[in-house]
Amino acid sequence: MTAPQSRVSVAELRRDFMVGGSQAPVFNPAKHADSRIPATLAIGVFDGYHRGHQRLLAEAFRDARRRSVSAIVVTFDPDPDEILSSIPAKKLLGNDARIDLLARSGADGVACLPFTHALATLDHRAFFEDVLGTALDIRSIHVGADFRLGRGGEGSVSVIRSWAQTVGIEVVGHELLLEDEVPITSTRIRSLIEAGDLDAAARLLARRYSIEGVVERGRGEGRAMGFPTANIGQRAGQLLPPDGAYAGWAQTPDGLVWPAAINVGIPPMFAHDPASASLEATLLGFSGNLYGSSLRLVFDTRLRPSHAFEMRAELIEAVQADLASVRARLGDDAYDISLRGEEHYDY
Ligand SMILES: Cc1cc2nc3c(=O)[nH]c(=O)nc-3n(C[C@H](O)[C@H](O)[C@H](O)COP(=O)(O)O)c2cc1C
Ligand SMILES: Nc1ncnc2c1ncn2[C@@H]1O[C@H](COP(=O)(O)OP(=O)(O)OP(=O)(O)O)[C@@H](O)[C@H]1O
Repeated sequence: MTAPQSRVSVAELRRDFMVGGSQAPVFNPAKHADSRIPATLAIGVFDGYHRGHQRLLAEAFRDARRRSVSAIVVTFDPDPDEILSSIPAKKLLGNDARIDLLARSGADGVACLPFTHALATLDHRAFFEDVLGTALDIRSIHVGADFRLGRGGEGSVSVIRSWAQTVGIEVVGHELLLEDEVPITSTRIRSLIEAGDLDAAARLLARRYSIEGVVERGRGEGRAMGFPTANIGQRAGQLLPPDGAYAGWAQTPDGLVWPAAINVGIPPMFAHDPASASLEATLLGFSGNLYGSSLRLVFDTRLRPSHAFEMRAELIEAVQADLASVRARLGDDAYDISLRGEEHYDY
């Protein structure tokens, strides 16, 4: 028995088949309806944009150059896991940050498909021919060897390849990049961060783990205790390392990067207060108003677990010791990221 054909409206999908992210080279298929763009594709969610992802994209871009066609990253917003799983995983990157990183990866364009139940019902052939194929003249497809696409995950690399051969498209299923003989995957990096192994996570990501959020008002007590804290609003589903005090950096919107003591987890001493934040940082040497600003917190080292102090004086003493550790490890000077020629996310 053949499965019923999807009722998804391809025209509807195509209208939105587009890109997110602030600096994305916008690829809008509607503009190319009459002349399909010759393209090499790399397909996936790419949560984390880890070293395995970076290698896959580099291979796809090389292939695109060799063929003199456009290199298009095909991804989804939201992450399909958000729609298909009853308990979605916490994510390393928000959708916008993920798409923004892909847009700056060196691709000629990011085709960001709105992921819906309708899209999930398509099989691989309908996905390539009726959705992507309306705008792209696909010459080759790059995915990891474990990749699966389409209704019920039926489209493995070999299944996609048998269809592709009939229409002259090359499918490359790359062996997964390994670290310590184990594949680098988003799932593995999530587990490392949840276990507090930030150094191992950084090795697989090729950068330190960081979280961006907008500074919100807290209880306003930190300043009175001698350590003003910027409380960071949380995006739902953001993965946090274990509760505790961390040494790290905070990047302010002006491009300055400040050594910072970061607290993760609702402070046990003030757990009863709904205004308590689960992510906050004291920036060394910073003075000024950060409310409403977007701040990126970069995790370096875990200093200690959170503690339910009985007395405020004990809390103050502990935080002062954390600040001294940060100073000893990272210094107390802010630096200008643009002067170091570093990318926004590289620390
Ligand atoms: C580096 C650092 C470590 C912290 N450690 C603890 C802790 O171990 N236990 C705790 O109850 N609160 C801890 N806090 C949270 C403080 O209780 C909180 O920042 C303070 O009450 C100010 O909160 P407010 O910004 O909402 O006014 C820590 C804060 C920082 C910045
Ligand atoms: N280590 C790797 N080396 C090469 N390609 C990879 C690697 N990990 C993933 N890929 C490929 O990159 C694309 C995007 O990966 P995707 O986000 O779907 O999965 P993932 O990194 O394996 O994460 P998860 O643990 O959530 O499965 C897919 O084509 C996938 O097969």
